Amino acid sequence: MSDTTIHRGLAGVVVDETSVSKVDAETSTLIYRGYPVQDLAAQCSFEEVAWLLWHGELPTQDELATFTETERGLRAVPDELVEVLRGLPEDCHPMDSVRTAVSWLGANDPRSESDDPEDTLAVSVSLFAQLPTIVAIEQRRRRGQEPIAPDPALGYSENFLAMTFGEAPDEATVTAFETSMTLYAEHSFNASTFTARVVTSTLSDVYSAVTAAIGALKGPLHGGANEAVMHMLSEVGDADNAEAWLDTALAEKRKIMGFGHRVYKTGDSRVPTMDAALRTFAGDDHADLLATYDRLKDAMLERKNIHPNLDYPAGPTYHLMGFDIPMFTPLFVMARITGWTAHIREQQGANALIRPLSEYVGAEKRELPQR
Ligand SMILES: CC(=O)SCCNC(=O)CCNC(=O)[C@H](O)C(C)(C)COP(=O)(O)OP(=O)(O)OC[C@H]1O[C@@H](n2cnc3c(N)ncnc32)[C@H](O)[C@@H]1OP(=O)(O)O
Ligand SMILES: O=C([O-])CC(=O)C(=O)O
Repeated sequence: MSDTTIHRGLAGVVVDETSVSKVDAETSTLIYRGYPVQDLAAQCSFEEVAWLLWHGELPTQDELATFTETERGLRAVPDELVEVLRGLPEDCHPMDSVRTAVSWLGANDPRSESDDPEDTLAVSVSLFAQLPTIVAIEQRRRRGQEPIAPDPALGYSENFLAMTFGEAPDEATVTAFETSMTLYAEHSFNASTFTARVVTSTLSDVYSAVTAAIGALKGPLHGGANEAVMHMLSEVGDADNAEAWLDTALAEKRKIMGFGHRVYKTGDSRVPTMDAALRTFAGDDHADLLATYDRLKDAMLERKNIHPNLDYPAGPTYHLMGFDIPMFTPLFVMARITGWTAHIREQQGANALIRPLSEYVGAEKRELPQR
């Protein structure tokens, strides 16, 4: 019997330094490059947040103007990619489509072979600009609708929502959507970001790292939870069912989606801001959904003392905006591309191959049977 300490799931293990963001479990706070995420959500556009994550400082007016122009010019995706997406099975998960699209873009981008940090940044900006187009195409494909070309006259969120739903979004939708993008943008060494850093640590390319990160985000213990929350709220139905539904689910040892967190144990720093955005966006029109949402949250706190995470308010917000449930995690991808690529750049700048050890518990060394 070995006395090696096993850190299953790397729980509690500090594997590297980062200056991108700090998740503070003690105070339930989150800062991006020093700025509280709530302040960024209230005062900055998502384009500014993306710049901040990549560069470490907020953009000047001139930098923002140049960046905005660049981003607007990069939104279109090649017709060949649209054909690739059209050729995918109608019922495949949109995360599979987004993962395939990023991989296809990598195969077609000569910058994949470059180790120049400027090329990494340029690829990051391209992916930031193209992912909304890909996600909008995918949402429309699911509904049998043709793609809508990006509009360079519109800002990031307005353009995305117009490409998805075919009409100019109202201000309330844009505000709530931008809030979700900023809150989802970055969260230190979460599973998908760590995946991106592992791939980068082998000196592989940005597209490979992002493709792998999308795979990690898809799972319901991570980004896939925002979809699972909405399925769960539909399953619960009426608010009066919440307690009984929860008791049965807990008795069956089910994980309650949108609750709990590996780092935060007394509440996710981002929930109050997203919860407020949900309530403002819902207004008085969706009292039934909010009642179920509140009753389940209260019951979970009472029964298990487990708090909701960001996916809990984000799921119903995306539902009320009109997205199909399987599109929720691709929306998370659009936001987290900023954090992933900031970490990929940081890993490239101070690389060490990520390769932990394991404790062997298999059969002792033995002879092959006689043949
Ligand atoms: C943006 C994001 O990725 S945020 C996370 C999104 N994921 C989810 O919402 C999925 C549901 N939540 C979970 O599965 C977990 O809370 C995780 C995976 C997020 C964190 O898991 P861990 O840090 O490994 O916590 P762990 O699973 O050890 O939980 C500790 C205890 O709380 C319980 N617990 C934690 N979360 C939940 C939950 N959502 N439902 C029911 N029980 C839970 C565990 O069963 C465990 O109980 P036990 O000690 O009796 O076995
Ligand atoms: O930090 C985590 O483990 C998961 C999470 O909340 C995120 O990635 O936003």
